[in-house]
Amino acid sequence: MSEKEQTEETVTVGPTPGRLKKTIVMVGMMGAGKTAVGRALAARLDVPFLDSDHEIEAAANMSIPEIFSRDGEPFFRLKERQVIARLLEEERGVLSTGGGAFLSEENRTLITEGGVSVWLQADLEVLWNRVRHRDSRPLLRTSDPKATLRELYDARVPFYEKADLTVKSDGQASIETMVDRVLEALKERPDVLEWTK
Ligand SMILES: Nc1ncnc2c1ncn2[C@@H]1O[C@H](COP(=O)(O)OP(=O)(O)O)[C@@H](O)[C@H]1O
Ligand SMILES: O=C(O)C1=C[C@@H](OP(=O)(O)O)[C@@H](O)[C@H](O)C1
Ligand SMILES: [Mg+2]
Repeated sequence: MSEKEQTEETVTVGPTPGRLKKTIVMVGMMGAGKTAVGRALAARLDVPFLDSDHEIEAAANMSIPEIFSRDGEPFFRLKERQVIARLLEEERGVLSTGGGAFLSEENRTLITEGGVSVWLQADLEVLWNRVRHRDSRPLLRTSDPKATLRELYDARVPFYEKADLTVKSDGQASIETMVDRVLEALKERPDVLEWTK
């Protein structure tokens, strides 16, 4: 058998992701990897990447901490809702939300109607290790940010559990491995993503 024939016989080419039919919406805690994994997933699928926080920052020409301190969290949540509604309507792709977005029933309804929600589930220690060195999350600007993260985690998990799909993010899985896991989970949803043999 020639080398070429051998290669063709031994390499199994599995199904590959094809056309995206609904926007994939990443939800979960700060540090879960919604932005990083969402961006890598969009690149893998060759579809637009959208991040609600980035859109809000660009529109306001201010950072998230600046918006929180100047206009307050309720204003940020209003902008977040408007941006999510607009992005879901305008374009199909991967949409990474901020950690608080999926708590709002209105947002959950918009997301469920316009896309598929994917909860990136990570343990508190993993989340903490990813956010502890960053000062970009105003909700963690407290005297005990780890305790605050734990409180947010406990209060929010019941909402994230409402997501359509759950993908576990442990401390070992790289961003590309997380993309593989999300794609694996999406095999259950041919209404979202078509696959080609
Ligand atoms: N699976 C992963 N492996 C390694 N680093 C990760 C992983 N997921 C996220 N990170 C890193 O953790 C930090 C927080 O991730 P980010 O995507 O901003 O989270 P989120 O948008 O959910 O708050 C970033 O520095 C990111 O590169
Ligand atoms: O958890 C939250 O309420 C928030 C998470 C942040 O986004 P990431 O989850 O992408 O860090 C950002 O939207 C804002 O700081 C509020
Ligand atoms: Mg993010």
